[in-house]
Amino acid sequence: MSTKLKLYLGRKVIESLHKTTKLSPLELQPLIQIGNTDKMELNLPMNLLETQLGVTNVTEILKIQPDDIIRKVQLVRDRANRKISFEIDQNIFMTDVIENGAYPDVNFKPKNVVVEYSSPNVAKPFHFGHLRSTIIGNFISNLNQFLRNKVTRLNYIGNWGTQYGFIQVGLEELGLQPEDIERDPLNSLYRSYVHANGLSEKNPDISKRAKGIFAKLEGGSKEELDRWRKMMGYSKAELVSTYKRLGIEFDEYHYESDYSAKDIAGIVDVLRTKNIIQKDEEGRMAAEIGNRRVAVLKSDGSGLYLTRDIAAAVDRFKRYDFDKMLYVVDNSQSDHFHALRNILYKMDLPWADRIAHVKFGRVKGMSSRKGNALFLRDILDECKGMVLKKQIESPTTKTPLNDERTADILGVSCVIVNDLKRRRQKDYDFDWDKVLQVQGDTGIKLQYAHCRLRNLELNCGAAPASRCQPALLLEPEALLLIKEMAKFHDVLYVASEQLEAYVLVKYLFDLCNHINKAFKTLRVKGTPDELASQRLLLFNTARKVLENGMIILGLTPLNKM
Ligand SMILES: NC(=[NH2+])NCCC[C@H](N)C(=O)O
Repeated sequence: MSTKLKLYLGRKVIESLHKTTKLSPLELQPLIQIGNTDKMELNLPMNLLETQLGVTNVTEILKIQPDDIIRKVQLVRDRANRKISFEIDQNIFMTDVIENGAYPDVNFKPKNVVVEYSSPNVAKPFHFGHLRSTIIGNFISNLNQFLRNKVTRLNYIGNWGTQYGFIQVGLEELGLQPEDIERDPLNSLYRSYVHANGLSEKNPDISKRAKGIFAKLEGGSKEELDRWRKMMGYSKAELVSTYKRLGIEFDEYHYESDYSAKDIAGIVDVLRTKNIIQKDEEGRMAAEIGNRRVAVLKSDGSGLYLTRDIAAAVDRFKRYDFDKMLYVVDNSQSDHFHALRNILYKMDLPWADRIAHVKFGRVKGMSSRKGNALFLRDILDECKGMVLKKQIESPTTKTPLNDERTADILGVSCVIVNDLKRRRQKDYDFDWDKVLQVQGDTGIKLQYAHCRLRNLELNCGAAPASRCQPALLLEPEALLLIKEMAKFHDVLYVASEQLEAYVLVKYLFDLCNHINKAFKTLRVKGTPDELASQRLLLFNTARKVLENGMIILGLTPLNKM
């Protein structure tokens, strides 16, 4: 269902209120939802009318006269909720869904949204929390893009702190040359870090050396910085190519090292002047957040993770002038982002309430045969290997899958769907058997349905009609499928309000069930041309809704498997 009909209704409702509300039809329109009955109806829930419009008396709305589009207006009670139901002319409803339902609506108030996600640390494993951040952040970005907001996808790489002195020492001790690092950057940095740490357990000089190197780096030593930048370049190249396998591209890579001593000095000045930080008993400068003391400067005057985040937020607002900035980071950093927001408030930055921490739960039980140092690349290889091993059978050819690219995409699809199918705050256990189930609600199910529809389009010998003829699509399976497709935009609206993907995932599974039922009864092959082309048009829209939904989730829809 497109906005057109909803907008029409919105206008009618606002007119009926005789200018007693300041809301515009545009703002009202997202509140209008597809009804859950067999009828072609749109509903306006009373609780939303009350909370969003301040309207408690609906007598005037109920007086809206039926016309060619709105057939009947009445107040209905659905369990505890009351709604105003608008019955829509069936032909108009069907035509609107089939001809416009798969495409994004016009957005009259596009927002400028920055989404920071993934944000791994070089020299530390890319753990499952980073993978979840990558998947969820990509979904949120795709969704906003589909809703026609302006999106900046930002990856903020952790590459700063004393541990980076250890990497340098490790590199020296292992005798690794720039070429070695270039060949296998993330792994070399990680190995060096682990090596130096091991050495430091027996030899305290190692720690001293590491600290010395980091102090030089932080002090702005050109030689150290150049070396460090070079290594970051290699690491970024590896990250970019690995993200590509996931179908992910970032607009920006920022580094914690972008916000070192010089940059945070200005921030610290503001914090001091506004008396937001005071010296604590350990000599650190700390802010009071609730009943906690949170350090912003170490006793030696160097900055911390939080300090760099304050500087980064200020810098990002300057660069992007965002309406919203989302940090997609696991639950364990709640206190950190709470402190960040609190301090930005105290700094009297008017945009402090535009930042939000999008948190998510933990994953247990993801183990790799390669041991516990997991990198994104290893996780993806593991997915692909599992798909190939499982010999997932294709619905069309019934031959075991042995195409590597398809296996890669299928594996990734399964991991993404498995992650996005539940509320993001939930912890969950990772279980390969469940992730890759052929029967069941997995990425494979969505890919199957998509391939099936593509296959029909390409091989049935007919072409879809360009205009819908509702009279030819009156079978119950067709009507149910149309009603299901009509919900697409409602679902996207809820998903973006709650920043929850599971509503979309669940919807796509339901949609697939309706598609499969319609597929069985509404034959295309061997059907008279006119009917065949109408059915094909119906399936064509269904495929586009599914395809767009899958793309928003971050899947690459397959045409064949
Ligand atoms: N702006 C931020 N602090 N983003 C989150 C960064 C996550 C950090 N690199 C980590 O892995 O723990």
